[in-house]
Amino acid sequence: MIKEQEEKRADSSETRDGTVKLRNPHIELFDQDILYHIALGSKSHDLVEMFGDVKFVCMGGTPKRMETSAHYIMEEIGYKIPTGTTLMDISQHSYRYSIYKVGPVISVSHGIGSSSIGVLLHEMIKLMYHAKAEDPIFFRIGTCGGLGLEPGTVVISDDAMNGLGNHYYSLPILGKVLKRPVKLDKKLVRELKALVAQDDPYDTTTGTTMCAEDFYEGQGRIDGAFCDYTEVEKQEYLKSLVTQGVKNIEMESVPFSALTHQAGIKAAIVCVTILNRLKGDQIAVPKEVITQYQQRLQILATRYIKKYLQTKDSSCLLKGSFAVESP
Ligand SMILES: O=P(O)(O)O[C@@H]1C[C@H](O)[C@@H](CO)O1
Ligand SMILES: O=c1cc[nH]c(=O)[nH]1
Repeated sequence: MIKEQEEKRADSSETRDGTVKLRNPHIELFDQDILYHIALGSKSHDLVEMFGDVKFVCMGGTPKRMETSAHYIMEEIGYKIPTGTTLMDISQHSYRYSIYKVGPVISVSHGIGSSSIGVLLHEMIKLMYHAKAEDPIFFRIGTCGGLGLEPGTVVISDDAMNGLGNHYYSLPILGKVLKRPVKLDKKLVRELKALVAQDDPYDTTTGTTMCAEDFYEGQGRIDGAFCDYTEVEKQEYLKSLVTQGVKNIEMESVPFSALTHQAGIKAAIVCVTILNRLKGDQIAVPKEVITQYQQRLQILATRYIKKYLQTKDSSCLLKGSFAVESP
């Protein structure tokens, strides 16, 4: 089944002209496609005008991280918004996800877990399709638990697997389980790794990321409301993950890498470890430290974005953002 899907995907990729192709024949037949959870629509908004210039979609769990990230990118790429205005959350009326846009970069929050990021991915992929954006690259920048890594280490995922060790995203559809293969762009992983600076005061590594369906029992924690295993069993499990090449555990890598691959979109996952799971479960690190750790993700993603923009005619790329008057 996975092989069949791969062949189908490869066939439709052959006709690619850079714009995102939807593998859904129904959408074209709709009068308007309502992107409900991001409060946008293909008729109610001029999506080509608003998002046609997008080259990067950066996703991360929280609205605050993605707002901060948008400001950081704005500063770094030298993007200007009119004095007295501030970046606006484009999907504020959805009360679900937050979207910021700075020139060719979208910064969007995805919430926690597979179903939350899954819904957003459907709508972001459709947004890129309606906008006729060319070759957009998706990044997930997130936090994670590390396995044997110093907290604050940056992990670039070169593979992802679920809690059963499967390298596919399974979803019950019409009463049957559909499995979509996980695939991350190896070249993009190498390019990101090449952007690590000698003097970065923290380590950056690559490896497999385990995607759990839950933060507590699903990640083998003993600090949830329930726990039916011992600390020894937990340690055995975590060590078995290490032997499989797993460097970190989070909650979105499998749907993210499977659905972007299914859409023919180049994508990468960069996460920062906020604790070493071999040493404990509780997140005791202060919020300010976590904020500093998260900056490491913005730094790496922005290095890539800047490098990309330098190789293109950035004057035509630095077209639009959405800003409102500062309060
Ligand atoms: O991007 P974030 O920091 O939200 O990623 C991880 C995985 C879950 O979404 C969440 C659990 O605390 O953090
Ligand atoms: O341990 C952790 C830390 C952050 N996010 C996770 O999903 N797990």
